[in-house]
Amino acid sequence: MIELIGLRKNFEGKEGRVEAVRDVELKIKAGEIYGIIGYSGAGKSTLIRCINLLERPTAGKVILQGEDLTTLPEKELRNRRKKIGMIFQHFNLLNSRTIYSNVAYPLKGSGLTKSQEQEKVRRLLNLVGIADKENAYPNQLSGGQKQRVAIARALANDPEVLLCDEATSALDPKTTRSILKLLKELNQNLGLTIVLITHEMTVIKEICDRVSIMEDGRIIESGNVAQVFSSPKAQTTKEFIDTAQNRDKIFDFLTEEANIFDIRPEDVLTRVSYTGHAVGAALISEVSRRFSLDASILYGNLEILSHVPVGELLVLFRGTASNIEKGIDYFTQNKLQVEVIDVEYITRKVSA
Ligand SMILES: Nc1ncnc2c1ncn2[C@@H]1O[C@H](COP(=O)(O)OP(=O)(O)OP(=O)(O)O)[C@@H](O)[C@H]1O
Repeated sequence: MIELIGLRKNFEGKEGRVEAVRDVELKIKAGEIYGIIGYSGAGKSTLIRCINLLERPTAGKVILQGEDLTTLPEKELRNRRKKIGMIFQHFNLLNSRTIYSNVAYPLKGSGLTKSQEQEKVRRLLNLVGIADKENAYPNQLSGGQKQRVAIARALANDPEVLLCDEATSALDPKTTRSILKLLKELNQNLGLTIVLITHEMTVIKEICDRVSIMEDGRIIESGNVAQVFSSPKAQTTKEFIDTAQNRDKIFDFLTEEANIFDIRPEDVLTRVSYTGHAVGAALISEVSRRFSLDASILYGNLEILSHVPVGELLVLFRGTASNIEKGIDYFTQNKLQVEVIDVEYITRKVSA
C-alpha cells in the first residue's frame, strides 16, 4: 500500500544541516493501523509529512499503491493527495467557518451538487458522532469534538489512507480514548489504512497493529505491537514501554517499600514476559518445585494487544545461584522471555 524506500529529508539551516529523516525503509499494508513512535525531535512529523509530500524528501521514494509520488507532476500529485487524508494535533480548523463549512471545504471543485454535498457532509458528521454541531463554530467545541470535525473533513474525499500527526496529543486521556476508538471503527468499517505518529506508547498499545520506533531520524526497531511489547530490543523502545506499563512507578514502589518485600542482595529479580498462550504463572510454580526455589510474584500484568495476550510478571527468586540459573533456563526453553533486573540498587537504597 505505502512503501518508503531510502527516504531522507535534510533541512539546511543557519546552524548547518539537520538530517531529520535518514534512510527510512518502511512498508505499510492496506487496512492496517501503523504507529510510529519517538521522542521529540526524532523526525516523526517530518516522516509522516513526507508520505503526502507536504514535505519533499531530499532523497528516496514514496510509493502509494505502486506509484512513486515523488515523480508525479504537480497536478497529478494534487489528485493523488485527495486519497490521503490528514489530521493534526491542533486540528487546523477554519475558525471563521461553521462546522458544516469546514467539512464541505475539501469538496470544492468535486462536482457535487448542493444537495449531494449536503448529504455527504451530514453523513460524515454523523459518522464521527457530531451531527448536531453543523451550525456551530470551532471555538464553540471541545478539543475532542474539534478533532472529530477534523476527521470528518479528512474523510471528505473518501481517502484510502489517513495520516494522524499527534492527533491525540492535545487531548485528555478519556477524550484520547474516544478518538482512538473512532479511528479504530473507521479503520474496520471503511477499511481505512491509518498511519499515526505519537510520543505515547499507550496510543500504540490501544489501536496499532504494527509499530516502528524512531530515533535520530532513523527507524531503530519495527514489529507487530504484541511482539515489540513482549520483547523490545532497543533501549529507547524499552523506555517507552516502561512508561506505558507504569514500570517506573513499580520500581519506585519496590525501592521505597523494599522492606515489605524483604528483598535481599543475593535474590534474583526477573521480569518474565510471554505472548500468546504460554501461561507464565503456571510455569513459575513448576520451576519453584523442580529447582527448590522460592518464587514471589511482586507484580503481574496481562494485556491483549492486537488480539494477542501479552503477560508480564516481576518474579523474585531465592535459592542457590545454580538452581536459579536452571530455573531461568527452563523458562527460556518454554518460550518465556526473562530479563534479570539489578536488585542491588534497590537493596543498596534500603540499607542506606
Ligand atoms: N522546517 C524545518 N527546518 C529546519 N529544521 C527542521 C524543520 N522541521 C523539522 N526540523 C528539525 O528536524 C528534526 C526532526 O523534527 P520533527 O518535527 O520531524 O521531529 P518529531 O519527532 O516530530 O518531534 P516533535 O514531536 O517535537 O515535533 C528536528 O531536529 C527539527 O528541529
